[in-house]
Amino acid sequence: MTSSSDIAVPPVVSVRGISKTFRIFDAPAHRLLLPLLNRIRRVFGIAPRPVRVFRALDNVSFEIAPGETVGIIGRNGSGKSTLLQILVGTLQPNEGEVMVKGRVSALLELGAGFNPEFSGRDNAYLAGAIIGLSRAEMDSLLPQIEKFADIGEFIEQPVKTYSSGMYVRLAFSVAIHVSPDILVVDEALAVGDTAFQTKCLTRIRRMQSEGVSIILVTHSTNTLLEYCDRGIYLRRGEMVLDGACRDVVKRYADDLVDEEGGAVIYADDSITVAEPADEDHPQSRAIALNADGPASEIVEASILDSNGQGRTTFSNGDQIVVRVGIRVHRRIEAPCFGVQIKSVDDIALWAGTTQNMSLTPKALEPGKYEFSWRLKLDMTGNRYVIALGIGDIDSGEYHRHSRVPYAGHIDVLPEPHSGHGWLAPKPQFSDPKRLAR
Ligand SMILES: Nc1ncnc2c1ncn2[C@@H]1O[C@H](COP(=O)(O)OP(=O)(O)OP(=O)(O)O)[C@@H](O)[C@H]1O
Repeated sequence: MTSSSDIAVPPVVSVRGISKTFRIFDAPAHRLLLPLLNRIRRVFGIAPRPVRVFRALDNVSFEIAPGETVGIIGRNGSGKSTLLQILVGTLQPNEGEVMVKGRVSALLELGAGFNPEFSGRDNAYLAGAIIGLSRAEMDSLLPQIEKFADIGEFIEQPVKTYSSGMYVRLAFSVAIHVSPDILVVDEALAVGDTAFQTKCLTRIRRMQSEGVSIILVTHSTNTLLEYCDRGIYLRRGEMVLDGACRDVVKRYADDLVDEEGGAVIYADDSITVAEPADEDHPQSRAIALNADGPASEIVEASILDSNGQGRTTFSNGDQIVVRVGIRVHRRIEAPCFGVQIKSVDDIALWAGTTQNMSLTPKALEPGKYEFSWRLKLDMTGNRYVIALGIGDIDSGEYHRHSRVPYAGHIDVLPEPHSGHGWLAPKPQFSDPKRLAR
């Protein structure tokens, strides 16, 4: 584990050895009843029923320097929101110390912060008051807040009538306009539409240049790489790594693929994934059949190079072959096959189906089949996940039979000077020409 103890200037955030536990009850009523029941048990000399405790954060320590942007990444339930709530003071840790210096404004998950009965405008005033701004200061900020949020007349309506996107627009707008020293942004941004997300990220850039310290929770490795000076990776409440974004992303991606590539992982309705089917081809996976399964199923997938060799590492421009085994249980008149390339954090980067490629695969009788997709890589150095699907077309509509969200992954080697992100558009630049006027 690396640490940030080499920060020379005094930190604006210092977290030392914090842990947070939650008591877990089988039903909400037990929260009230269990203490009562245990008191009665004690009266009768019966040992009290133990309360189960869940450790959401375990001995987490880090510091954030003024002007630094730190990204916190981790899978669902890894403790990111709990950590943010401790930083903004809405939760207290059971152990450890937290020091936060300066004005903190936070855009936490939906539901936190605003009073649902108050109008958007009143909530903005309330948020201003909480952070220490006077009514007069808020009066002068409100036009900018309303303009950035761009929710029109809804600003007069109770926020309980807002869509989640409108809520986030207002919450973000308030958070950035109250001149924070530290801006805390939970992944709530993901709720907004793309145009609004872009606007927020542009604003975050501006705040970075103004020296605001920013803590950004994200599932997107790309956001981490692009916007953060440092990354913190949480896994099941523990801090796995605090260090350079590249290292954090690599570690997170490795774990994600290890965990996803394990025995049974898919939330998908009908599919379970077994151990690799072919020892020589670690990418090859056998997919267990469901007893009352659909008309067809993907039962095996492997990723090969253009010579038919199982491989995981490729260079940009290479061709990959995704070999797919399917089992057809009932005749399919008009089968449709799909393939998708995703980032490791499950963002769909490209998807193609035989239908949208205007291909018409022939009808399939029950039996076992094998086919392949051949794809030319045109992307930056990164890890990518391949997903597969099969279904049929009936009256122009696609009906899914089965889907494999993780059929394997590939690593595309980074190329020098290729920029970062996912696309590799081979940009060319022409020097600025001075204009006459
Ligand atoms: N009030 C609570 N009572 C019991 N358990 C809780 C409570 N709040 C959080 N947890 C548990 O603590 C763990 C961490 O939750 P947290 O919301 O911090 O995770 P997260 O990393 O933000 O997840 P996500 O990416 O899904 O938002 C989860 O297992 C969650 O169920």
